[in-house]
Amino acid sequence: MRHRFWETQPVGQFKDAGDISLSEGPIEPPAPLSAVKPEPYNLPALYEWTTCDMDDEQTCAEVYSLLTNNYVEDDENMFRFNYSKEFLRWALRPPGYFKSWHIGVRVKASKKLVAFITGVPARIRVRNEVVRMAEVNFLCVHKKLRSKRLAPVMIKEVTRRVHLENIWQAAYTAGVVLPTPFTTCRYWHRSLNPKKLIDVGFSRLGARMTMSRTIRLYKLPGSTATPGLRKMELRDVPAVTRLLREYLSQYVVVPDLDENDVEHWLLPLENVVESYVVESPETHEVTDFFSFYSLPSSILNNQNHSVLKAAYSYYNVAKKTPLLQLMNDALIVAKQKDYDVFNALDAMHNETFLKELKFGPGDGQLHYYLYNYRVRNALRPSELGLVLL
Ligand SMILES: CCCCCCCCCCCCCC(=O)CSCCNC(=O)CCNC(=O)[C@H](O)C(C)(C)COP(=O)(O)OP(=O)(O)OC[C@H]1O[C@@H](n2cnc3c(N)ncnc32)[C@H](O)[C@@H]1OP(=O)(O)O
Ligand SMILES: CCOC(=O)c1cnc2ccc(OC)cc2c1SCCC#N
Repeated sequence: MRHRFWETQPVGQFKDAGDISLSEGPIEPPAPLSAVKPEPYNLPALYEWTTCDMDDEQTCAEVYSLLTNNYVEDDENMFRFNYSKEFLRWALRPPGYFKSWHIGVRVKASKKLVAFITGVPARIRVRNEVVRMAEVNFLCVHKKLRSKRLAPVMIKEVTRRVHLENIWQAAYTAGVVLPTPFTTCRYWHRSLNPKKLIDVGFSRLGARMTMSRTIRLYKLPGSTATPGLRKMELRDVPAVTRLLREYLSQYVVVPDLDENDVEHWLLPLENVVESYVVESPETHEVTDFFSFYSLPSSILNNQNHSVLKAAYSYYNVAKKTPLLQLMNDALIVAKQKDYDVFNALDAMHNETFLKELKFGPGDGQLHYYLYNYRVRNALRPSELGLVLL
């Protein structure tokens, strides 16, 4: 398959697969800032660049609306991600973020927002190297403007703006195969509301299974089991940071998170991110935590339901509590908060609880990529410690 754009980019190329002479690390060296194109790339005549100020209510609403109607759908067009405005503000304004990396394209005449792409700064460790990167996400071209080669222009423009901040690497995921994934994860789904998942056509009644039997199969206790489990608070940030950094040290590609990052990414935000810690009733030390983020989806073409409430496993550290028990408590909390499904990737140690907690494998794969950084040998999902939103 030809990749006319990606073959021009500093990414692992399919033709180089298996070439053991190529070493791990940057593919191209940094350039002097004077060498970075100072003006934006050319757009087709009818369109103009715009920087999207997510603090501005109207702009945030325009971004929300573009994504709600034009962002990622599953292969059967059953669902479309429906990131909320609060979620987008959270995802796009971490410590040290650049407004200039929140890039939109408008129709000059109408000012309608028709395309979007974002970057946020992150420190990513690849084996023993901590690299400043951009995490690129929310690439979206309006359905009416597809297959016009707009995406490569969006990608080159965000690359240019990232280069202007003297950052030369990026991390991103996609459901499509591009040159070249450094690992590929599978989504797993744990039904919390099996009747709704069957009503929308995602799940089917198993053979020799009635609806009531199916509901019983996925039933969860009304309350959690772990003593000392409570919502995470600001005062827990130092302990959670220590726990998370120690836990992530075993993986090959992970975020290098300090207390500022943990405060942003893990402090609970209603309907955005939920984090719970285990505070030992005896010693009052924080020994474990779990977290999940809230990413609803529009249910397309269904009479009875319009929104799927989905929780996505984020970062979990089980040090004193068995991971199985900790994650079962996460399911119980998600069910208490009326989520329909709890999703998790087979990354980190997740595969040790997925089957036991009645997750089923999805048919969607998530490919992970680095830009301008070669990873010598592709990783197993269990070597990956990075969750992108
Ligand atoms: C140092 C800093 C570096 C920063 C930048 C790092 C890199 C960041 C990279 C971005 C990471 C984003 C991560 C992210 O947001 C998470 S993945 C979600 C991407 N968004 C969606 O799927 C939303 C619905 N789809 C669309 O809006 C359009 O289909 C898009 C815009 C996806 C493509 O628009 P289109 O109208 O359908 O297509 P053309 O304009 O005609 O362009 C065709 C070219 O685009 C390549 N393509 C297609 N999908 C892609 C994808 N998901 N990543 C990268 N490339 C993708 C494709 O291979 C082809 O190139 P090739 O001919 O070489 O094969
Ligand atoms: C019920 C299980 O499926 C999903 O939760 C879901 C929801 N919305 C989507 C929107 C776009 C989409 O495009 C790939 C997939 C979904 C999926 S499955 C993959 C995500 C997970 N877990």
